[in-house]
Amino acid sequence: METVRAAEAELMARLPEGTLMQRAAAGLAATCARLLTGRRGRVYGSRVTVLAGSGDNGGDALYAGAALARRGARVTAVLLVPEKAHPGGLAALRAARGRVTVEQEVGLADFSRADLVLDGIVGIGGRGGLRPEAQPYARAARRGAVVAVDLPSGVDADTGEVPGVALRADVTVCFGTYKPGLLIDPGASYAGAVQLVGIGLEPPAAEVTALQHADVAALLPVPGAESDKYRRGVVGVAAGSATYPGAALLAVAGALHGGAGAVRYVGTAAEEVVRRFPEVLVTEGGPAGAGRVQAWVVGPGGGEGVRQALAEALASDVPVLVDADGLTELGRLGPDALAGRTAPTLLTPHTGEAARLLAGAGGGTPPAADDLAASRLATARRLAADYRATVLLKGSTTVVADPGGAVRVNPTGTSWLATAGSGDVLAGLAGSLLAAGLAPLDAASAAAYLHGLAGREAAGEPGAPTTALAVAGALPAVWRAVRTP
Ligand SMILES: NC(=O)C1=CN([C@@H]2O[C@H](COP(=O)(O)OP(=O)(O)OC[C@H]3O[C@@H](n4cnc5c(N)ncnc54)[C@H](OP(=O)(O)O)[C@@H]3O)[C@@H](O)[C@H]2O)[C@@H](O)CC1
Ligand SMILES: [K+]
Repeated sequence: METVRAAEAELMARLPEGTLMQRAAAGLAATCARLLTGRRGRVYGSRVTVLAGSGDNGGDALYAGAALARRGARVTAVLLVPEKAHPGGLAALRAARGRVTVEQEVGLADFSRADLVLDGIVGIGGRGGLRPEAQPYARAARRGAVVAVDLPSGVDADTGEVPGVALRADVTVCFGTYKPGLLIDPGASYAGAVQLVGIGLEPPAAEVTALQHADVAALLPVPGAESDKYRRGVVGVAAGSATYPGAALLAVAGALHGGAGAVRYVGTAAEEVVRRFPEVLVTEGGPAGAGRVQAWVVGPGGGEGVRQALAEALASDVPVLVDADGLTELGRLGPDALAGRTAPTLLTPHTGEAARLLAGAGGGTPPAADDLAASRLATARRLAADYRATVLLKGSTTVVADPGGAVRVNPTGTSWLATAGSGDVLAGLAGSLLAAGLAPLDAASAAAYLHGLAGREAAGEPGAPTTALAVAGALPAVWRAVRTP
């Protein structure tokens, strides 16, 4: 957010005072008017409550409230810190015949009755969760829609963390740029539908980005006329066991749909794999004795040989993706196990595995997985720095962090993907993209993107429970959809 604040300051210095706030408030009021018209047929006569905190976020909300009052809405502003309410916004609201209250009981009653609430308690200047005077609003019942101004109050703009309670919004109108906190859970789950209002800011180079269809289409490998299967890359999969061949089958299914020219399987589930997928090359023994591959996937379905397979794969000079039981083993070894690597390593933990990796990096007891889920951005960044590896942290928002600092959040997830074996498909898919030559950040974020879309496709609309194999089966369709302009 520092970069956003700096960009705002630079732009404000060139514009007449208040210009950006007027643009922001006008965009906000327009969205509110549309929502009220949709719900009640008109703005006139509707009840609007403005929750105004002590900064410019409250100023935006008060000016937007004034605009709605001029169109006949019955607007009440609740001042949470009366002595610090934005003077210009307050004057505008009063001039438009809006009501103002500093009584919290009156405020809460108004809040519960309103057709629409504007949450201008705090925006990107907020620190450390909602303060006591604002907390009752996060818990109170309401019948109307809540529109968050720039950011749901209580969500950390930089990380999506929610220290304490936050005000859940139906719509968030954000100004100038998407704040990371709107894209990463738990913050993202408080934001509702996010609308961007341009205020003339030149977006700074963002620290956290999300890919869209066109970005992914540009990354996906497309075979040229000259490409034979070896030029397109061979991905090696060391996964599963004779007792548990399922993970091997799912990782191979993901890999077959990931753009590599061929899939080589090593491990004790070889018989099952070939029966199901006759096109797969299989080798006895571990990665060291297998033929040449351009990337290894190690760990899904672990099995007896995971320790040896991981050691052999890490000793190779090609990119290695470590998943599942491979991560547990890596957590035991700690970051030193990657120190001698000459090619990139991609780690794909869920939060439980992330906890074991962090314990391996720092010694001591593993942190609680729930705590890591609440701070996904920080967790992914810390793992990437500790292991000097690219990290894809799976979960309600998948976050990919590069050791160089770049972070991508995946916008395509669906909760239907939380199904057994879905991670095995993702590992195979990402490994296949690595073998096809994508950099680890690109391979991981493109794989998460396609996997999320495939999950949605497999679950259907409205969603229904689906299976990991169906997710793998949906990959060709979403690959085509992404490549369709
Ligand atoms: N800059 C621009 O060009 C534009 C900015 N725009 C808008 O301005 C917003 C940023 O405004 P901002 O910088 O005034 O900060 P803001 O988010 O209102 O809060 C700071 C105040 O809140 C307080 N406070 C802190 N933590 C808190 C907490 N947890 N809970 C409660 N209160 C807390 C803190 O008070 P203090 O700590 O001093 O008591 C401080 O006074 C931005 O999000 C966007 O909406 C748009 O108009 C477009 C142009
Ligand atoms: K807000």
